[in-house]
Amino acid sequence: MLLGIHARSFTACSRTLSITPSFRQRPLNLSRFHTGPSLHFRHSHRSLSSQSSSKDAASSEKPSESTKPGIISRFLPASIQASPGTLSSFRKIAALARPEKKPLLTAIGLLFVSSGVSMSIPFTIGKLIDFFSTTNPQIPLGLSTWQASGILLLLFTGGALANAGRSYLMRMSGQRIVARLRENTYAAALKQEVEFVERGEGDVVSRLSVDTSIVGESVTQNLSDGLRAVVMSSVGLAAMFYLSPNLTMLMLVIVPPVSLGAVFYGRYLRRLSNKTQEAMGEMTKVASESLSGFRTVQAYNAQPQEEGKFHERVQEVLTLAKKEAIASGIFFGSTGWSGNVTILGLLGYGGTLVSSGAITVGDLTSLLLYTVYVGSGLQMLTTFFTSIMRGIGAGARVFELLDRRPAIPTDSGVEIAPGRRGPVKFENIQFEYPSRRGVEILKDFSLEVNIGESVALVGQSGSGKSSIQSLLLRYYDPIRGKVTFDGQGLTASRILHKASSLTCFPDIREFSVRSWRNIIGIVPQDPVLFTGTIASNIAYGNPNATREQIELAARNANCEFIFGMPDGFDTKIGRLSLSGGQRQRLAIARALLKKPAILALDEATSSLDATSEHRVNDAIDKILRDRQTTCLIVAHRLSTIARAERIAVLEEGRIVETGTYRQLVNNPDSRFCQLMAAQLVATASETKTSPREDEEKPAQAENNN
Ligand SMILES: Nc1ncnc2c1ncn2[C@@H]1O[C@H](COP(=O)(O)OP(=O)(O)OP(=O)(O)O)[C@@H](O)[C@H]1O
Repeated sequence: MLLGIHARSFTACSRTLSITPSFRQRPLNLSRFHTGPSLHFRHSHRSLSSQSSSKDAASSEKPSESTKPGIISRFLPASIQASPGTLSSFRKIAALARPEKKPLLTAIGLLFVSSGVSMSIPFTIGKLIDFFSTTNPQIPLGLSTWQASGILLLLFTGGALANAGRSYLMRMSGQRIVARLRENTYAAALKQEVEFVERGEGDVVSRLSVDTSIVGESVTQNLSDGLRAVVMSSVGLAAMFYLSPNLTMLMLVIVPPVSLGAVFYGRYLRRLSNKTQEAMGEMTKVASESLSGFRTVQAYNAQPQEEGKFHERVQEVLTLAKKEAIASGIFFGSTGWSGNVTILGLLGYGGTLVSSGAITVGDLTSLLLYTVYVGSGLQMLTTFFTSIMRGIGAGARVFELLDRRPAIPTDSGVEIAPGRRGPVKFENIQFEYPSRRGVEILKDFSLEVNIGESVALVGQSGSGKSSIQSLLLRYYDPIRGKVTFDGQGLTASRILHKASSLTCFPDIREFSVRSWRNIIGIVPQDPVLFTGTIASNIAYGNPNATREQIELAARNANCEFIFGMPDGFDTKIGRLSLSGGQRQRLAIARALLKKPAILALDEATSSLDATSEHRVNDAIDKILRDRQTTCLIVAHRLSTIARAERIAVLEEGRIVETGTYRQLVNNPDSRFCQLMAAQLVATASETKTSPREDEEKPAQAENNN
């Protein structure tokens, strides 16, 4: 009776206080997951420039000897040439290889052995040709044919074993470096503030997957290839000079212009391949967006539309790939042609030298083979430099994340012992989201919630209710004002206020975020489940909880549905395998298991069926009646609002009214009544639903109070 007409109308309108879950749980940005190698130049530029510390900036003013553009920078895009960040990234990559010093040095030793053996092959072939083409063949050291063959076989077997050992050691070192780097990068990503990860600024997934393997490859595989290329080119050239200085000089006249052409072609190809990678990134973005919203795509039969969008992107990739194919055709055709011309030139001139008796046929053959070795060695060197640069670019992105100091560090600050209780106070808070500077979400917001008290925050959608909970959890910090917590004899308050006689409470920024969040339980609007069992989901963040504790929490949260499942608490669930109401109750159990001092509950806006809603409300009711937990509830349903001890009405980021449910409801001019009435009008125009059984609930709630 007390509620009179309001109770009926409010209950009806409570069902429609629907709130858009705007930015709450954003999916990770996977669009750049498939960024290929070349793309990293683009990223590296961004990250290197943003990474430039003051130290780097200082050094960039005065270029040192080591930062002058050298051979390496010739292969770099102009945008990152001679960047001090490149050097620091290079140093960090080198430091990564330090723990692998022993296997890497062994691998390098084995590389020299195997390269030495393979470099002796042209020489051996030449000698064999001469051996078989002369009438009186002589084997050095007076060895028999069998002995010489045996030694050669042993040599080649040794070379092959060394090569196998090198390959294994390099690969494993690379994998260990990548594994370490991935774990450290992931740990660094998890320490970042919510904004950084949710906005996809960190592009964490692509750094973890693609960039780390590029870095690992560049310190192992590329290093190995590069060393082999150096050995092949230098030993090959020395052997050529030894065999015939004249012919070698001729080759040196032809090869440099060809190499220059190759460098230009290579650069053009790389630019094209950058664009292709960008187009591929866009293509992946389209696909991942529609796949992550797959239910909506299906519900709206939007498959043809999505196919069309994807087709456009695929065509862009195809057009670029065509240009790349033409360019690489010309590139490989012309380098092949010049290679053949070089060989022909060498053969022509070499043939005259053979006929004049200046060199033997075997020597000419060896020389031609060494030319091929030197050519491919030089080509490998070009690839080596580009790969190293790619590794440095990827490294810069990984190190940027590794070295990033989170805006809200989780580990520093005063520890709060578990179980501490105390009032929470929001004092003159002004708040803007970092991504929307200039848009004030909370303006001079003040609210105190006492120990064991429950306060329901009500207000129109977008009025800032959830933002208040985000501040409580320190997902963000306010621009002005503070959130305080009096943890009854907290070390912090003693340390902080020993010097002054002020009795102000400690700012939650003084506490270690980890320990602060430890005393808070959250029940979000749309709770997230993780792949695993029901028990592991309830015990999320609480791995030491016993089965009894888990079951008790589930019972207190009215999760009786678990007991009806075939495997009970061991039932395997995925992200979406429970209903909305079940997920909310599971989230309540998860929060209760923590025995939180503060409970932040964001009520589901989506309508639950009457039974589910009743079970959820009943679970909430138990917590509120217990009066052990300080509750800050973002409430939409009147049945929940009525259960809270105090109601705070929020308008445009400010509290415009507070009071008990009775006080507010008994004053027809209250903002609360206006808000509820407005919601009722909206409900009436949107839905023409008949009164439901749950309209009786506020009255029940009143009785409970
Ligand atoms: N991560 C974010 N980045 C930028 N703006 C945000 C973010 N989250 C929320 N906002 C904006 O802040 C304002 C307040 O949002 P908030 O979610 O706190 O409102 P609310 O009262 O909880 O709304 P609802 O009842 O619909 O959940 C809205 O204008 C919203 O667009």
